[in-house]
Amino acid sequence: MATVAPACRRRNESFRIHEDAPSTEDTEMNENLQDEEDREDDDGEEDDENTAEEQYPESEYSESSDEDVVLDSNISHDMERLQDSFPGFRSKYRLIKRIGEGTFSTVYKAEDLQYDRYDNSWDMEKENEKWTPPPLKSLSSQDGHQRRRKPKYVAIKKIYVTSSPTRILNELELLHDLRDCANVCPLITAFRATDQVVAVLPYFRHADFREYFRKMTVLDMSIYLRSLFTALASVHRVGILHRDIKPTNFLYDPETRRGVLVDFGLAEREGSDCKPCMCHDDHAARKARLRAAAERTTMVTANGAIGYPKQDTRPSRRANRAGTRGFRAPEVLFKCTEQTTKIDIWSVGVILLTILSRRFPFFNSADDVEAMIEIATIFGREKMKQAGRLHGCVFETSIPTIGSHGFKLDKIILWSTCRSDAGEKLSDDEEQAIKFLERCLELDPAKRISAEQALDHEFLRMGMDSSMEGTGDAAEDDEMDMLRV
Ligand SMILES: Nc1ncnc2c1ncn2[C@@H]1O[C@H](COP(=O)(O)OP(=O)(O)OP(=O)(O)O)[C@@H](O)[C@H]1O
Repeated sequence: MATVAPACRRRNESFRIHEDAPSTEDTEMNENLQDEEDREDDDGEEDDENTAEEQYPESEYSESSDEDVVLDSNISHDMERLQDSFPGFRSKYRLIKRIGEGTFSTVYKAEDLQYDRYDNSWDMEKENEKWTPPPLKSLSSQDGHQRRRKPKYVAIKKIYVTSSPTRILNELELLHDLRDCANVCPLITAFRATDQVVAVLPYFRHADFREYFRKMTVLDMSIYLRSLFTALASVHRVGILHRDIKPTNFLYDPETRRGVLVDFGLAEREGSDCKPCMCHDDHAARKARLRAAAERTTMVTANGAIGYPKQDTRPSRRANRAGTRGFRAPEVLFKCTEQTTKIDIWSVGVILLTILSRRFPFFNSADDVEAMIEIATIFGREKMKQAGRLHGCVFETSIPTIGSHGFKLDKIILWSTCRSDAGEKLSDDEEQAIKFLERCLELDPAKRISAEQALDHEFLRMGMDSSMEGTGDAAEDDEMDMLRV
């Protein structure tokens, strides 16, 4: 068993679109025409996007007493195999149950049997104490035996062998770099035996998002988001994009009001695998480039309608689209080649929209074009066109339900919570939450709020005192083508 240097991986969906201004046909085609390199990035996965049901299977992650665990025979078989793959595994860990099954890994809860032999600076013990079950019949010191300490739990993430070694190493290296970041689940250690890699993380008790999000008050939302933004601020400070922010990757315990960010499988360093995109140009330079591109490619028919070349010979553009459906920022959908940490902020915005609207999943698109339709329905054609132009894309649509100005977020929240017919109004707190939401769901990444700024926003300050009360020491942690859709 080899120990891998402590402390990401997978769904790196790169695909191509044409420089400056690709067409709808291209967009659809490009999904299928991934080149060899793209396929390698995808780790051989056919489609690493999850549908809502796949992402959030029935309450699998809800807590139950470990003593009550009845294991499915397939699960126990997998657990046996895992223990057999690593020499000495059984003396180090006692596998208890499966706690999560993702696209790229299976996660088990285990007892750390050799806890006392190692440096445990990762331990969130103070918080964990109250979550651990009563100690097993321990022998008192009077009996001449050492008092048995409470069991220490870890989460063992078995990374599927289909993940490329580069990706696995990336996840582990990033986790190692992030080991001291507040609200980020640290890596304890990792092991490799032949092609099998497991990462060992502190076990963090959490509830299923679907069980609590509808019950959250605005104050609860503020505390939840403060915890998530604390994690993001520290991740972004070191120039890392998480790329897969969604409820299942932020393990939150509503009781202690603490959360940790997990799954850096898609994370990357800002600026790696980047090509300049015109969204980073100044306004005048961008305008000039867009005009030149339009002259080269736009075709106007006799009746004045805009068209696109059938035989488009322009080279394709490749951009990283890794992430989960419904949570992807507009610049990811527009295949911006210079994405920044702001993509994570958009995803947090989608989480907040979900909580405020009491609808999960809020966005339910089958693919990126549908995702654009959903966003365009809310923000309207005009803003969406502007957003596309930022990245050199022309957004055109004739879908009648996409109005030119879209809808205000407060109206959407009232509709989705069935309050508009009764003429009910939003509370002051909700209005404050919506103002913050508008800052997260800003279509232009340069104008979108950063994690650091978010922590200073009055909405996130709302819950600060109560959040600190509930967390004890944790409080000290502080903190174009033609696109026709
Ligand atoms: N440290 C932990 N403590 C407790 N549970 C955990 C921990 N890490 C992961 N889990 C559980 O395992 C699930 C899957 O973990 P993770 O997201 O890291 O794997 P994944 O294969 O990348 O999943 P996905 O494809 O859904 O993103 C999590 O949603 C969570 O329920």
